[in-house]
Amino acid sequence: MRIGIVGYGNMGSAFASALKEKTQVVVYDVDPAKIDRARQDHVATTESLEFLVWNSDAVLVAVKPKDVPSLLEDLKGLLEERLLVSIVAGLSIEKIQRTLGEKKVIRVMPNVNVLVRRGVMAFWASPQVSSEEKKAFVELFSSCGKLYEIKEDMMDSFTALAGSGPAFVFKFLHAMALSGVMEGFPYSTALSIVLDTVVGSCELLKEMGGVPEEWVLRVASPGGTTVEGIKVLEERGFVGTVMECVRQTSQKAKRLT
Ligand SMILES: NC(=O)C1=CN([C@@H]2O[C@H](COP(=O)(O)OP(=O)(O)OC[C@H]3O[C@@H](n4cnc5c(N)ncnc54)[C@H](O)[C@@H]3O)[C@@H](O)[C@H]2O)C=CC1
Ligand SMILES: O=C(O)[C@@H]1CCC=N1
Repeated sequence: MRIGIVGYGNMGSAFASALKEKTQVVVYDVDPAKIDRARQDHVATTESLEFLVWNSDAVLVAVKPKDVPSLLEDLKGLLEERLLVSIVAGLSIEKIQRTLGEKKVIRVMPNVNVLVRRGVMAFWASPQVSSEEKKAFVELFSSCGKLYEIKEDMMDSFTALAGSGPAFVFKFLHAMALSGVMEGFPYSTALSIVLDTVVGSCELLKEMGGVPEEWVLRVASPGGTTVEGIKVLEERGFVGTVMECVRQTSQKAKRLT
């Protein structure tokens, strides 16, 4: 499955870097600076959308939601039997097909961790996509990380949890690292301590199983240090704040396009 990527920004470049190890990839971007960057990254480029489509089996749309309507108009008539893979947040298959007609579309919600082949992605395919095409898509995109097949009506929720999720994790990491600075560590040391602690905690949970709250109790010794910190998180509504953060993010996805 040869891939043509439209948009060489954060996500287009992440997919290009992962997919070019597995298949032929060509990218197109309206911004000449992005084309230059792709060339520096040793990614094949084109300055023609037509050329990109004609030399691809699947076209990956990686532009911002605001740029989608005009791009879909440009793709109309070019796509023929090719697959359109959209990673655009909030953009339903129905909306895409309203412009393109009943084309083969796979809607994907990835996250930025694709950059290190540890992406978390959900997908949903339109009925026009054959099982062979779906299989080929899954095989290829699995090289970018983990794929979940979910119903399209859960896509906005997945966007909030996994698509935007890394930003929330980065905010938490920053907060922890700053706390380390307050305690007297240089920022880089504090961040390194926090990263190792977070990665180790995730690995522990994955390997040993159970739910996070069980492990909170294993860390918090009776009358010890941890429970003092937990009390502050509870008093300040940490859990509720995170839940509201994900809820509002998910709702925004519904209003995006
Ligand atoms: N950034 C993220 O972590 C995630 C982004 N997404 C989705 O991915 C899409 C892209 O996001 P980013 O990569 O962050 O955006 P970005 O702004 O970094 O990149 C978009 C690129 O598209 C180019 N572009 C705009 N119109 C074009 C056109 N007509 N033809 C060719 N290129 C065009 C721009 O020049 C730019 O380089 C968005 O729709 C977003 O919802 C999904 C999951 C995660
Ligand atoms: O912030 C956004 O709209 C995109 C979608 C998920 C992550 N970034």
